Amino acid sequence: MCGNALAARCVHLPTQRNGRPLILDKPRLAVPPLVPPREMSLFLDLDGTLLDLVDDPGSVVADASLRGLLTRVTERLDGRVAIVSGRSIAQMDAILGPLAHELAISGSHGSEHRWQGIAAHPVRPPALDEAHARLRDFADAHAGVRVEDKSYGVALHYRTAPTIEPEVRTLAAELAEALNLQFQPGKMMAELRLPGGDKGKAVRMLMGRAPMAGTRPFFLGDDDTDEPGFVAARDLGGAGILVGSRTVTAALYALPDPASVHDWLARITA
Ligand SMILES: O=P(O)(O)OC[C@H]1O[C@H](O[C@H]2O[C@H](CO)[C@@H](O)[C@H](O)[C@H]2O)[C@H](O)[C@@H](O)[C@@H]1O
Repeated sequence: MCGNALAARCVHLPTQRNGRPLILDKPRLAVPPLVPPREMSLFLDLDGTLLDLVDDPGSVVADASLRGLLTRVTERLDGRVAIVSGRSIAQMDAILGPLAHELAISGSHGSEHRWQGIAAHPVRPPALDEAHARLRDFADAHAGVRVEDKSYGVALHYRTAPTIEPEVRTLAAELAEALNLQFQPGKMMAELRLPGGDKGKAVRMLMGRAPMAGTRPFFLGDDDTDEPGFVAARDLGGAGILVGSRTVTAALYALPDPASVHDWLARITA
């Protein structure tokens, strides 16, 4: 039945095949509409959304073209642009350069924030040091596994050793339980992080303040950690825009990849 709040994604599809329920492996989401810039605020995830995923998370840098695009979008939206990432703010400063100080920045999965000269940084849990040591031991014993140390988290990456995923996830879940940290699964990575923050909370906080208050939030992201951002955007009159495909998502629209995100952003500035 079409006619609810999710009508934008409602299409009439067959629900049975050979008398059995048909399970679709991908949601069929529409391309996002072009909302008048004066009505919108933008919340942008970094890895997998603005930037293509690569093997080494430490090698990621926004090139001049992306920095220029983000500058133009920010001008067009009178400053209503935030980067909301699982990266730490320190990492985003390195990836984005001076531009990071012109944008609203929410890092570490909604745990730390910086905007208009005001910064909010929680206390780093000492348990992260123990988590780091345990993950480092694991990485040293398994080829192709990398450790990423962040302000409020530590992650194991296995993009070049994908068959090790079950072992990594089991270890991360056990350590999270033992050390009172949050297990954050990601794409080819598992992270232990400061509990409590999420990207939805970041969206709600920023949308409560000028200049974003009173506009419609649109959140672009590709990963588990972006789902609370999609929910918050939808609740506040905007929408989540999934980058790529997922079986279950709160996003109402989709774009296939970072290149199409860049094209969509460029159309906003036109
Ligand atoms: O919230 P995001 O901005 O999407 O950050 C999520 C995580 O992204 C990074 O990991 C991912 O990108 C890496 C570089 O392309 C890739 O190697 C890895 O497989 C991906 O999971 C980042 O390293 C993490 O800290 C972020 O939490």
